[in-house]
Amino acid sequence: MEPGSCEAGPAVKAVAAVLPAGGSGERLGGATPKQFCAVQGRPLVSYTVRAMERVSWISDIIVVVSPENIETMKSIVEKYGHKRVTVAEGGITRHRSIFNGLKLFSEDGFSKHLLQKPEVVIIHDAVRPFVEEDILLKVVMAAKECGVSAFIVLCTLESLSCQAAGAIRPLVSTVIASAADGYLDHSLERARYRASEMPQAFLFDIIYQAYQQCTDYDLDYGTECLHLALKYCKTNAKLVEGTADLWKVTYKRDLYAAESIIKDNLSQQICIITDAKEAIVQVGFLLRESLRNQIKVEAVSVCLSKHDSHVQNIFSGQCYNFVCINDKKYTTEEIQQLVDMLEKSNIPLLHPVVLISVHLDSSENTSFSIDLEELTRIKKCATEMKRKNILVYGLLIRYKPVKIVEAFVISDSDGFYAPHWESDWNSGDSKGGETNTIHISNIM
Ligand SMILES: Nc1ccn([C@@H]2O[C@H](COP(=O)(O)OP(=O)(O)OP(=O)(O)O)[C@@H](O)[C@H]2O)c(=O)n1
Ligand SMILES: O=P(O)(O)OC[C@@H](O)[C@@H](O)[C@@H](O)CO
Repeated sequence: MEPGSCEAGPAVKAVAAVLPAGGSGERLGGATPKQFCAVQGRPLVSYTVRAMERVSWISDIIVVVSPENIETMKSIVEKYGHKRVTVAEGGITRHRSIFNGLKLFSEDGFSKHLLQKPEVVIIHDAVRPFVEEDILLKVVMAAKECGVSAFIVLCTLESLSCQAAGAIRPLVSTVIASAADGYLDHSLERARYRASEMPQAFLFDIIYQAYQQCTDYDLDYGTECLHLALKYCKTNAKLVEGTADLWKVTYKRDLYAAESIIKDNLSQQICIITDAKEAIVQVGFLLRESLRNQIKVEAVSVCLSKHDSHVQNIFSGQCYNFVCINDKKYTTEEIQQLVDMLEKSNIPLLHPVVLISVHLDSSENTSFSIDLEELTRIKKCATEMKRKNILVYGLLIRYKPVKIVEAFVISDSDGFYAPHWESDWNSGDSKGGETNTIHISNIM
C-alpha cells in the first residue's frame, strides 16, 4: 500500500525498515545467537519480522545477519512465508550492520531486488519483537515532520533540524559515573535522563550521510544512531515516549520473559476456518464480533478453504485456537482433519488448544434434528481429543434468515448446554447499518 494514500499510513513516499540481527548474543550465552533462539518453536527474529509485516505501509524489510547466518535467515523467511524481506550481510558491530543494511538502498549498493529507496527508514533491533504499528507511525511521522528533503541545505545550516526520532523509556536504575579508582565519581539526576530504545526513524538521506561520515571509532564502539545523526548531520532527534514492551532481549531472563508474553498473545489468537458458502461466512463474521465482545482476540484470519495459504500460516505458528464453521451436518471429520494437521505441523502447541466446531442449521425444522448418534459421535471425538489436551466443543446453531433461533454447546462432559441467545442479527438489511452481532448472554 502506498503510504499516505490512506488515513492509516504516514504521509511519506516510502518507508523501509532495517532490522540489525547480526550479533552473537554473548550476554545471553549459548551457541545460538539470541535472534535465532526458538520461542514457541519459532525463531525470535521471525516475530519481529512479523510485527513489521503487519504494517502495510512499510514497503521493504531488510534483515541484516552475519555472513554465516545468511542461509539460516533465508530459510526462516521461506518457512514462515515472510514477505517484503531482503536479507543483507552484517558487519562486526551493530553500527556496521545497520550501515550495510542502508547500503542496499544507495545507488552504489542498489539491490538486485530493485528496492524502492525509502524517504524514511526505520531502524529497529531484531531482538525487540514487541513493536506495534502505533509507535512505528509516531517515530516515522516525527522524523518526517520537518519534511524538508533539501537535505544538503539543512546539513550546512547551524540550526538543528529534526529529521529523526527515537523511542525512549524512563530509566529504571540511576546512572552513575565511576572514577578511575572504581569508586563513585558522580550520579546523574535520573529524572532528567531517559533510556534510548527502538524503533528509531530517520529521513534516509540524513542517516545514510551520517554513516558515510562516521569515524571507525564510532562504527566500532558507538551504540546510538540518534547520536550519529546529531554529530554528523546536526539533526536533533525528536524523542517519542515508548511503551514498556519495546525492551530488547539481551539476557536469558529476557528470552524467558519474551516467551511468556508470546505464549499469552498466541493463546488469545483465534482463527476462523470455514469453507462454507458466503452466507455462512457471514454468520462466521457475526460470531467473530461476538467473540471480540466476549474475549480479547489478538488476531483473526478467515480461511476460505483448508488448503488456503492462510492455513499454512496457522501451522507455522500463527494461531492456536480455532473456530471451524461449516454447514455440513455435524461432521467430526473436519475436527479430526484439523487435529491431524496440527499434529503433522509439529509446532509446539500451547496447551490447551481450543477447537470450536460450529455447525449451522438453516433448515426449516422446528428444532435441531440432531439425533443421539450424532451427539454421541461429537462427544466421543471431544473425549478422545481431550487426551491430547485439545478441548473440542461443538456449537450447534439453528438460524433463520433474520435471526438465530437456538443454539447448543456440546462438550466431552455429560449433557449439553443451551446458551440463551439474544440475536439482533437483522441479516444486514439497510436499517441504520448497525453492526450485526450475536450476544451470548449466558450458558445454562
Ligand atoms: N555486529 C552486530 C551486533 C549486533 N547486531 C544486532 O543489534 C541488535 C542489538 O544488539 P545487541 O543486543 O548487543 O545484540 P548482540 O550484539 O548479539 O548481543 P551481545 O552484545 O550480548 O553479544 C541485535 O539484534 C543484534 O543482532 C548486529 O546486527 N550486528
Ligand atoms: O548496545 P547493544 O548493542 O546491546 O544494543 C543497542 C542499544 O544500545 C540500542 O538498541 C538502543 O540503546 C538505542 O540506540
